[in-house]
Amino acid sequence: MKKHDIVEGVIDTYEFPNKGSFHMDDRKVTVKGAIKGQKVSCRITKLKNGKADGRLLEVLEKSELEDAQPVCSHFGMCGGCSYQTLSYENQLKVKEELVKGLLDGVIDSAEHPYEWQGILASPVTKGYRNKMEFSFGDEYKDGPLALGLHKKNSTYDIVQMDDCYIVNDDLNKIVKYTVEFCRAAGLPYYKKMQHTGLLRHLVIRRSATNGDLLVNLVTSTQNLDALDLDAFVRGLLDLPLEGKIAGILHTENDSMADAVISDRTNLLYGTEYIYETVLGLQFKISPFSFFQTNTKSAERLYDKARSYVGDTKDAVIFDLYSGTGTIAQLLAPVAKKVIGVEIVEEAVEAARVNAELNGLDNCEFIAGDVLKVIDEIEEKPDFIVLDPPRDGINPKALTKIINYGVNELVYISCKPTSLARDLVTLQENGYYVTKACAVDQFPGTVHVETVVLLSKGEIDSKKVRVEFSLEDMDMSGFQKGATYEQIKAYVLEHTGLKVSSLYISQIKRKCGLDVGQNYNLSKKEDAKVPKCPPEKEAAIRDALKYFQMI
Ligand SMILES: C[S@@+](CC[C@H](N)C(=O)[O-])C[C@H]1O[C@@H](n2cnc3c(N)ncnc32)[C@H](O)[C@@H]1O
Repeated sequence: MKKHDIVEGVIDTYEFPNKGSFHMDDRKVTVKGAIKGQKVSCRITKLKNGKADGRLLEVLEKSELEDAQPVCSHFGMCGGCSYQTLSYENQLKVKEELVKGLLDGVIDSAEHPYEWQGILASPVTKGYRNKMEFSFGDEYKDGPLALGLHKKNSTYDIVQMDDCYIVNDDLNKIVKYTVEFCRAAGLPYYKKMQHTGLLRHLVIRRSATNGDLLVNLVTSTQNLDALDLDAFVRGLLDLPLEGKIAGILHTENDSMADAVISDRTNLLYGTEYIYETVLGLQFKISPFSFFQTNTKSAERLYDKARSYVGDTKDAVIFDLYSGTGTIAQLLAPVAKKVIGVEIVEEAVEAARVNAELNGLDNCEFIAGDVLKVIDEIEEKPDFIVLDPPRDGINPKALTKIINYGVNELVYISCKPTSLARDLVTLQENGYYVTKACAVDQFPGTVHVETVVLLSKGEIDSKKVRVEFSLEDMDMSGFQKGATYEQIKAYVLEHTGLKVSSLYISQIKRKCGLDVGQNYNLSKKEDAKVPKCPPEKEAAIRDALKYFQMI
């Protein structure tokens, strides 16, 4: 097998979020976007140590999981909803299998059996997103101007979104109007490599509660005078929409990063927020605050989390990574006090307003990084809810969270691989999973949420099995940096490679880190010690960097 070869195979293994693989010539060929059971052809883009990456060219034979017709005209082109050829039932089946498989990979269920509670379906599968960020770009290499989502496997080309299936039709109409307005005015899009041009993103939020819309046009400030914002607003307000436009904003963003960032945001019309009702409570949502994107399914997620929290009448609860304070406020009526910590100031402001709106006087919201704020809060929690961003919890913050020593924790995660990594640390520190379930917030796509209840419980001394001898152990893992299990989980998550403790200790030693004296040394003088291959060495070094050990 050589680079650029076109090869075929049947996908037999599947990794979260959307990679399938097959074996050929003793190599594992990984293909992004391939579904288990599909026969695919792909072009080899990378070859490395017994592995290969392939770029999906064609699905030659469908998987038996693919029992549905795509519902969106952009399917195949758009990088968004790759599960559209699966019936919703099969989507749930695949997601449940993936999440359960990942959890079972890190939970010692023989020692600590846990209750797997299956997957909760989304009550809505069409038009469910309450927020979408559309990008401006070229539809093809030389235009025309397009506004939509990135084409599959493309960083630059945009699929013109006229009928995205997972947003309400009002959003499609606003997108169509905006691109026509910008084309007619001859406005250039912002080229992220050259840092020239004007149009960057269009962010639309829509309340699932009352259909109100918040439209935010994001541009650079280059030749801004060419953009007639008054005319843009007038045209928007004339659109025949089902819902009402509550606010129109213009955000100026000259940053190099390809993300929706605000240097300055001007309100052009109406208000700068919309409202959602979740499980009977009202939430004011501002343009840059995090809010779960599928409101109806979020109710199921929060309800499940609330049931895991259980009886908290006299408890102080910490809601870490609290966004606009939804979880904190849903728990406040059954707690003594709830403290939310969130890094986005605007979201914290909104959380405070929301608590007042909901008549809750036992909620406190603190703006800042969990890692730092934890050192400053005087109160101690009786219970902690964690809902971190996709990459999970910073290892140092996790150590501080563990040091609180609460008996129970609920961990909500939108990326099961980072959850699995953090579970390793939690388990090493005496927590074990008692209940878990998946919640589908994103029908049609590969994404899925997971809710886990962890308990410290009383350690039953009879259950502690000592299966190692100290001579074989590197004790440095307990004193500084990540443990071997954390490094293994990190490497597995980021590269798919399994690395042994032996290899980790070899690389730690190479990096000048302390490893136990006897570790790796065979008792037989002539014994051959396997040497860590370069690919695994690179992966271990990355992990050591991530855990700030080198
Ligand atoms: C998955 S969201 C959860 C929000 C909230 N629990 C909810 O359900 O709406 C994660 C939140 O963590 C915040 N965040 C990210 N890094 C953070 C950090 N280091 N410290 C505090 N908050 C952080 C993000 O801004 C985001 O609001």
